[in-house]
Amino acid sequence: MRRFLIAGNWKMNGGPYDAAELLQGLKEQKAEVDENVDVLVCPPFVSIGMASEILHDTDIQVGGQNLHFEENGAFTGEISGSMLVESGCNYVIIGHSERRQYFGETDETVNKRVKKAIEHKLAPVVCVGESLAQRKKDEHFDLVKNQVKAALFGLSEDDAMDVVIAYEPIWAIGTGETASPEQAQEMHKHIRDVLAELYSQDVADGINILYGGSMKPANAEELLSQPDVDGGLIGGASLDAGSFSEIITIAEDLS
Ligand SMILES: O=C[C@H](O)COP(=O)(O)O
Repeated sequence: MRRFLIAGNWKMNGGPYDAAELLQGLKEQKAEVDENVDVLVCPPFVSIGMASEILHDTDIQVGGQNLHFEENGAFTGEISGSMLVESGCNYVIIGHSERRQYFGETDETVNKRVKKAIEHKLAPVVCVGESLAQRKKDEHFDLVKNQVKAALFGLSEDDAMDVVIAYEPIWAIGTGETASPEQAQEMHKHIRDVLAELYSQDVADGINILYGGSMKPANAEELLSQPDVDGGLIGGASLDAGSFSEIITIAEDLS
C-alpha cells in the first residue's frame, strides 16, 4: 500500500476572495480523501486563515510557502513558524527554487528554516532541483545531493522523518515541459539513496519525495506510478479545483 502527498503551491496567486472561491470548489469535489493520500494546499500568507476556516471540516490540510528562522522581531515582511501554526498550518514549503532564484535563499538559510519548522512541528517540504544548464553539464545528481545534505544538516533521525523532499527540475516549472517518468524516477531514487546514506534505509523509505514541475491530470498517473515518486508539489494545476481534484483521485486510485 503506497502513501501519497498531493500538495498545491499557489505561489503568489489567490487573495482571500479568490481563495475562498477556489477552496469552496475543491471542498465540493474532495472534502473527503482516502486515508492513504494526504492533501495539502499552500496559499499566500494573507489567505491562510481563510483556507483553514473553510477546510477545517475536510481532509485537506493547509501549509505556508515560507517561514523565517527567527521567532519574532524586526524582520519586516517575514512570517514566523508560530504565526503559521496559529493560522492553522501543519506544513511549510522551504527553499523553493523561486525563493532561491529571486530572494537570495541559500542552502544555509534553507537549513535554518527547516530546523525552525521542525521546532514548531511544521513538516518542512524542502525543495531541491537543478537548472537546465546544470543538467546539460551533468551536474544535477551532485547538486541535488548537496542540496539535500545541506538542508538536513544537523537533523536527527527522528526529525528527518518529518521532512518531505520535493524534487523540482527548474526547467520543468511552469513551462509545460515535464521531466519524463524515467528522469523523475532516476532522480527520486538518487534522493532516496542519499537519505539512506545520511540516515538509514528505513528513514529513507519513510520520507515522502514529491515531484514538482508541470504535474497535471494528463501526466500525473505515469509520474505517480514510479516507485520512488510519492506525490506531487503542484503549481499551476492546483489553481483549478477540477484539475487538482483529478490529481488527488489519480493518487487515490494508485494508493
Ligand atoms: O511548487 C510548484 C512547482 O514549482 C511546480 O509548479 P508548476 O506545476 O506550475 O510547474
